[in-house]
Amino acid sequence: MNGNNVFSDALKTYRSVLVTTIVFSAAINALMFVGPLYMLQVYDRVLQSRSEMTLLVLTGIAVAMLAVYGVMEWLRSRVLVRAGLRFDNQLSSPLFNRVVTSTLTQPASRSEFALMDIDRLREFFTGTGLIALCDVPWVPVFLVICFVFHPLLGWVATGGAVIIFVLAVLNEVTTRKTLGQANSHSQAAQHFANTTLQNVEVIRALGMEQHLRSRWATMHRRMLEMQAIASDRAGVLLSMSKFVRMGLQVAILGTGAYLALEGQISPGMMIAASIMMGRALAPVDQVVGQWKQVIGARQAYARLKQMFATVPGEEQHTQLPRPEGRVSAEQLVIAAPGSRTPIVQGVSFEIAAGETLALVGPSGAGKSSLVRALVGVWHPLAGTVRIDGSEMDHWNRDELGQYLGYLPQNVELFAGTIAENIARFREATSDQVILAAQKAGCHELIQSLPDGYETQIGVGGQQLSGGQRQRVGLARALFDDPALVVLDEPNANLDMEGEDALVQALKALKENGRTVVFVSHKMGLLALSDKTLIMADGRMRAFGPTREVLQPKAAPGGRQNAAQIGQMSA
Ligand SMILES: Nc1ncnc2c1ncn2[C@@H]1O[C@H](COP(=O)(O)OP(=O)(O)OP(=O)(O)O)[C@@H](O)[C@H]1O
Repeated sequence: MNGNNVFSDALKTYRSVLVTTIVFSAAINALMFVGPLYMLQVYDRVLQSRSEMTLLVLTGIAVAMLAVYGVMEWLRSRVLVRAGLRFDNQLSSPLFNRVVTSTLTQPASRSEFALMDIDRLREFFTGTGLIALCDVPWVPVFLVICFVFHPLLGWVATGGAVIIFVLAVLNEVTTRKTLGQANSHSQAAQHFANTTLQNVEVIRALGMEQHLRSRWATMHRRMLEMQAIASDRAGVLLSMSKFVRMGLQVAILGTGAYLALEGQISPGMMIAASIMMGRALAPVDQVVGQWKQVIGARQAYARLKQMFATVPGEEQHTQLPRPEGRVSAEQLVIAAPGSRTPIVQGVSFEIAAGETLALVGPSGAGKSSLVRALVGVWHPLAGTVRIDGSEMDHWNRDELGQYLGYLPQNVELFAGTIAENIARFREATSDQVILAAQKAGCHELIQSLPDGYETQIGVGGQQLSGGQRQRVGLARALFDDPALVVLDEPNANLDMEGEDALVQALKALKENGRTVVFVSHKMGLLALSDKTLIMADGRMRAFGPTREVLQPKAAPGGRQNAAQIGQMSA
């Protein structure tokens, strides 16, 4: 679905809620007349007539109406909270999908903050910010009542409201830009800290802390400077508005008393006018107080709108059957996300279902980049990758993921148990998880850990050794019997036992007719491949049956190929 539609649909659902809120706000504001009317009656009627019965009746009516007022307030906030949750429900999954896409395609975009934006917008919708805005249209009504009591009272109240409003606008104008900059510096500092802290061991071992800290501190300081400037300006205006607010109370009571002395209004009107002005100023005051939230919500709205407009959502294609595992690449040109400079160029090959392809070549040749394009995490600049003849883009990502096994060079396990990691965080039975571990030859290894399959790993969990991670990563790749398995240097950290397990796993995959693509220089693994593709300087140097490509005598250029692969180990 079009991204903009998802966002505007969610806003549309909210619009009906907004109408309900406005209606509720109208009723609530109408009920706010209860207080001043009661005062008016008590001062001008009860005290004059000295009738206790009248007082009782008036009090009874006022209490009943105030109870209705309380229920209305409660209902309004309930409606808003429910609507906020619905809004969140509607947007959070499509947004998460876009954040993943955006992080993949524009790694520098810091799009993870969009997830917070949705919270900010929801908080505005469900909090006092929106309610204050809905109360604003009632300000003139309260002011008109003040005019009805006496024009002078009306002018005092209107003057106060205007001054407070002007102060609020000044506050917005003088702090908007600075607060925006502060926010941007804050995000940059947080992003820097998050990414830096992932490598704490290197930081400590290489004594990099001081330099990284000062880099972070510079970003943090910039944010603080901006915030301080904004807070200074806002502080002056806020104190001025508090002074004006309190001064107005004195002014309206003073004016009321003067008019009462002159006999132009009753004492009840004096008190009622003071309450009316309080009601008129309350929403203005609240909007001033909530201004930061209002601005935050507006910025969050703009960022989310931009995100939904520019980052495409996952298109749903016709469901394709489980692939057999045929893989082909045609004239692939691959660049890193966000870059137009090709890392890999002119790669074309095809492997049949059940074949094993070895990718070899010196460091930086582009093997991992090619692998990323083969599993669809990098979108090629030109050319196509096909699985069973269907272009990568024609598969639904989550569906294709079920048929793929991928072990990246940096294994990338997630916070959770070993079992959850192997099962890719899907619902799975213990048997399925154990079967994958057995296929990867790491069942015994996992059982020897303190909590076995329930061992917590990843962020905050037990840290596994490089070899253990790689073997658990292999089990994850083999989970649920994928049709195509892509392994990027699967033996990089393995000991003899781990390598044996890997060889056994590859043999079993071959026997079961699964397609395998792996990157490795180890002769032991290369011997298992049917075909070999040699890469150098981002280009395909040779492709064909392994024996022909790697055999110096069998293939013209074979000796040269062996040299291009670089140092091979037994
Ligand atoms: N995320 C990235 N952003 C920008 N450039 C990248 C990225 N990843 C890799 N490259 C560049 O692409 C080129 C090929 O890298 P790649 O990792 O594909 O090579 P490789 O053959 O797998 O190397 P190795 O055997 O050392 O893993 C390198 O020059 C590298 O700098």
